[in-house]
Parts: sequence; C-alpha cells; structure tokens
Amino acid sequence: MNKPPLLQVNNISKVFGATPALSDVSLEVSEGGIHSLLGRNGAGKSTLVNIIAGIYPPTTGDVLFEGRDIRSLNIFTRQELGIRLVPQHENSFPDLSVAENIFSGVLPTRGGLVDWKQINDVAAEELAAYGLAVDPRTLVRELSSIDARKLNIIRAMHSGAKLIILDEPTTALTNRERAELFTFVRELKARGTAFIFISHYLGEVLELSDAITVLRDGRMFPVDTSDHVSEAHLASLVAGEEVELAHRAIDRGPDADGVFLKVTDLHGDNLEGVSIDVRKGEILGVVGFPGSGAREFCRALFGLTRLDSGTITAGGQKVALPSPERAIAEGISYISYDRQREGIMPTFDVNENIGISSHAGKLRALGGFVNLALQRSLSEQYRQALKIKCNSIDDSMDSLSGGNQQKVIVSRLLNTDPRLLILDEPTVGIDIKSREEIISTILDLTHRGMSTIYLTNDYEELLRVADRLVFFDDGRIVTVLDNTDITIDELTAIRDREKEAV
Ligand SMILES: Nc1ncnc2c1ncn2[C@@H]1O[C@H](COP(=O)(O)OP(=O)(O)OP(=O)(O)O)[C@@H](O)[C@H]1O
Repeated sequence: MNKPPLLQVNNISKVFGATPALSDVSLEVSEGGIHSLLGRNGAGKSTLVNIIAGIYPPTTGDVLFEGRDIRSLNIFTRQELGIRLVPQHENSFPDLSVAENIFSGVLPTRGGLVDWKQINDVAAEELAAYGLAVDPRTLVRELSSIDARKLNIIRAMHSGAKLIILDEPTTALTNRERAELFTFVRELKARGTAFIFISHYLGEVLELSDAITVLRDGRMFPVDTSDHVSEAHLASLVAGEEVELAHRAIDRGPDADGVFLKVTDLHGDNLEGVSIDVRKGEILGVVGFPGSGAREFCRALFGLTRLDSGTITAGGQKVALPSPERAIAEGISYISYDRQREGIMPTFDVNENIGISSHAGKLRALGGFVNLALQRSLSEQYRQALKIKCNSIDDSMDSLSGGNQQKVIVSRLLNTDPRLLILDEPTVGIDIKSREEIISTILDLTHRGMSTIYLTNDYEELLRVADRLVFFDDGRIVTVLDNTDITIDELTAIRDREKEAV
C-alpha cells in the first residue's frame, strides 16, 4: 500500500460570524516537501494554518496527518504528532537563555535540581547540528533577528517536528539573512522535514517551493509548478488582476528645493553627530545594519530614543528635543517596525485605531471633544482607499488579518496630515497589491510636498521609491548618494564596505 502524504487537508471551510474566511480548500504536503501559501491580506492563509495546527476547528472539512484523521486532536496533541506552527511574531522567551528556549520550559532535573550542565550540553549539540553558532547561555533578547528565527525552528525540531509551518519568516530580514534562512530550511528538508511556507515575496516562494497554493478571498487556486512560473503570473493570481509596480517619478513636486527638516550634530542613543537635511517632497532612503544608528535616527526624530544634544528644525522652526506628542504637533509622524507592540490597539475598533493620533489635531472639536462624525467619515475614506478588509469600521482590530491591521496603522499616520512621514519597514507583511497601493499613496503625498524618511531592508522597494540614500554605520552617516541607476548589488556593496572599513 502506498504511504499517504504527510498532511492532507480536505475541503476545509471556515466561517467567523458573518465572515467566510475559507471555502472548500484542499491541499497536500509530502514528507520533505515545501508547500507555499500565497494570498492577499485577509485571503485566509493564517486561518488555514491555524486549523492545521489545531488552534481552532474548521466549520467543515477534515485534516489527516500521516493518514490519520486529527480533527478531534487539540494543538498540544498535534504538536506531539509533529505539527509545529512557528508564528510570524517571535514566540520565544526573550529573557531566558537560548538553551532554556530550546527546552521550552520543560527542563531536565537531577536529584530534584535543574540539570543546567545537561541542558547547555544538549542545547550546544543541537545548535551545532543545525548550524546555529551561538552560545546556549546567551539570552534570546541578545540574538540577531535571523538567529532568533532560526532558534524558533530549532525549538520546533527539538520537539520532534515533522511539519513546520513558517508564517512569514523572512519579514524584515536582509537579503543575505534570507539566503541563510533558506539554506537552513533546505538542509532540514533534505533530512525529511516538511514545511508550509507563508510569504508575500513571490521570488522567494518560487525559489523555495515544491508546491504553491494561492488563496484569494478564501478560495483556492493551485499553481502548476511543473512548468515555468513567472512572478508576474503569481502576482496576478494573488491579486486577481494585473499588478503594476509603482515607481518614483523623476520630476518632483512643488518647492522641491526647500528644506523641511534640518538635523545638526545629533548625539544620543547610538547616534554620534548625525547631520542631514530632508527636502520638501523628498523621499530619503535609509540604509544600515541593525545597530548602525539607522533605526535609532528614525526613532530619535519621533522622541522614542534618547537624544543628548544637537538641533532639529522642522519647517524653519526649531523643535525642542521631541516626544511623540510634540513630533505629531510639528507635523512629524512615525510608523514603527514593531506594529504589534507599538501600534495596534487590539481591543479597539478600526475607527478608533485610525483616529487616535488626530484627536488633538484635526479631529479636535469645541470644548476639547473629538469630532466623532468627522472621524468616522475619514476612517471610512481610508478603509476604501487602502482597501482594508473588514465588515465595517466598527470591527475590532483583533478580528482583522495581520496585513489589514497594518493598513489601519498606515491610515492612522496619514490621517495626521504629516509634513514628514518616518516609515520603518512600512510594507512588511503587506501583500503585493496592497503594497503598491500604499507606496502609490506615499508617492502621491510626497509629490504634493510631504517629506519622507524611508527605512527598509527591502532594497528593491527602496530603490524604486527613494530620491537619495543615506548609509549609517556606527552611529554616523557615512555616505549620502543620489538614487540614480544604483543596483541592489551596488547598494549592498556600499553598505558592506562601510561595515568592513571600520
Ligand atoms: N478571530 C476572527 N474573528 C473574525 N474574523 C476573523 C478572525 N480571524 C480572521 N478573521 C477574518 O478571516 C479572514 C481571513 O483572515 P486571515 O488572518 O486568515 O488572513 P491572511 O491571509 O492570513 O492575511 P494576512 O496576510 O494579512 O496575514 C479575514 O477577513 C479576517 O478578517
């Protein structure tokens, strides 16, 4: 008798209240296979993998693992069988060591005492076997994001995973880190581990997958991978229409030579004398490794990291060292790379999440009240403009898919009518079509005079949008370039040269 596939999903449908999230979805994953799931934000990818992992049941349909119907098994029993979901957001314990994380709190004891030597020895062996060169005693908080992601996978392997579900594991990684993660995944695949891989990056999906399923509005579109598949074809399957990439127009808008932001000799957390002007209507691309000062620069301008000295002028006015409230009052808005922690108010509704930063601004009504009617009408406009997938603006944020929550945060920023928008990884987790909608909106606003500081590890995107590039290293700006005919390889080479020159 033929061995059944490792995983079989048969005719799954899922309805949340009035929302149909999945309709009649079936797929298979074979041992050592990589099956990718693609789809727009809200298409049903997380719902499907949550059903496979046993986080919630399907409305109809069944799931077989190694030929066995696992419908009645909860998440823990499924983990014991070998199904492991590695979610998008770090699920490790940052204040515990790497070894403690590998053992996930179930620590071996000897004579009633935790056997630290055994824990660290076993962890060291596993780290070496899977090629992660870190000391098992290091705190997870101190790991780089790539090492933290690898650790999540090693934790899954430690518990005997046969099928690992990776939900957007490459977000915010550099190209080199992505390549490293793929090598890691391929090595595990060669040993027979199977993967379900969720990503919005079509190139990497094509590079890695044995099988691809596109979900659109909860419906399934299997992709025939036996023949050549192009990114453009995948993009149109995902979006249900052609997707055009937005590009920065060379002719900039009015007053393009005026300076909006002037920063002189900033010193502070990881900043060692940073000076730069940002022109009106300019998109300034920011490049730098973690710890280079690039992110700290963005956060300092919004009052989120320590500034010791230096001057900032915005629109010709000197700004006292900023706090988020002051920054917003000066027309400066910031989107954090960590929206889960620093942006989303999960139990509030979409309307409140969009309006919150404008209560002291354009939504302020007489007597200090908030103009609720205006707030609703603006929220409704953003919902339509950015195609936020929800039943209404009264839906709670935690009922939205991850990417749609991000669109709400982008709407919140735009709603403050910023004169300077600071974007830190603005399109992470956003599907290909929505990404272009967001970029087009930003390009349009900059064309009308808004300045933008754009930090992303997605260099393809950065080169499409930026007018100039600033490279950070060791808390300093080391190179400033006009973005003319620079390739990704050249950009990476400049970034690496700066690092190696130190
Ligand atoms: N707990 C919930 N309550 C109500 N609706 C939900 C819930 N979870 C998901 N949904 C809805 O189900 C649909 C599918 O969401 P899902 O999270 O599966 O999308 P996704 O493809 O993973 O999107 P993303 O790429 O943004 O992460 C969306 O319309 C979402 O709003």
